Amino acid sequence: MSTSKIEGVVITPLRQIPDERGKIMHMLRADAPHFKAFGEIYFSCVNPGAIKAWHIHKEMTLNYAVVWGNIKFVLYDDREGSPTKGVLQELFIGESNYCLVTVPPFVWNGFKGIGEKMAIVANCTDISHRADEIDRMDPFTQKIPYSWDIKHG
Ligand SMILES: Cc1cn([C@H]2C[C@H](O)[C@@H](COP(=O)(O)OP(=O)(O)O[C@H]3O[C@H](C)C(=O)[C@H](O)[C@H]3O)O2)c(=O)[nH]c1=O
Repeated sequence: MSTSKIEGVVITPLRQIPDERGKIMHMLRADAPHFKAFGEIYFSCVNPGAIKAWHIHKEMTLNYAVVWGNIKFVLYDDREGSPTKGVLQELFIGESNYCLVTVPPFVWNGFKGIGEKMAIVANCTDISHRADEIDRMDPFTQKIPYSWDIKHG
């Protein structure tokens, strides 16, 4: 079953199939309902505590699966006319919660490595990487009401 909070963001649990040799980790199939097209797959590696944010893609749909380690993945909807404009969505994904997160264009997003090892974020996209279709903001900008700090409680 898939879930979403920000309009257009789809979270699809992914299967892991372990056996004594290791495991298979599913990611994305051409017959999945959220598959659009194949453009490129790349891997963004993030160290524990490092923040890679904020960015939006103006054309690319992202398909993130964290195949090693864990991240805090945060999304912010600032799209004019969106029914979820102003909504922040915080996800903890990776080995502890193995899933695919599909992010449509124009949703701000970023992530922080958590835990004690580098996390590997696979991004299987519908277009090839192009720097000119990405906008970026500082992770600590006041324009997005979010603190990256760990929340003790
Ligand atoms: C993705 C990519 C990057 N680069 C160059 C551009 C920069 O000089 C350097 C680091 O790129 P960037 O700062 O964009 O890396 P991340 O912050 O890990 O972000 C990348 O991976 C996350 C998951 C995103 O979704 C971003 O859209 C994607 O840009 O690699 C390339 O030359 N080709 C590429 O395909």
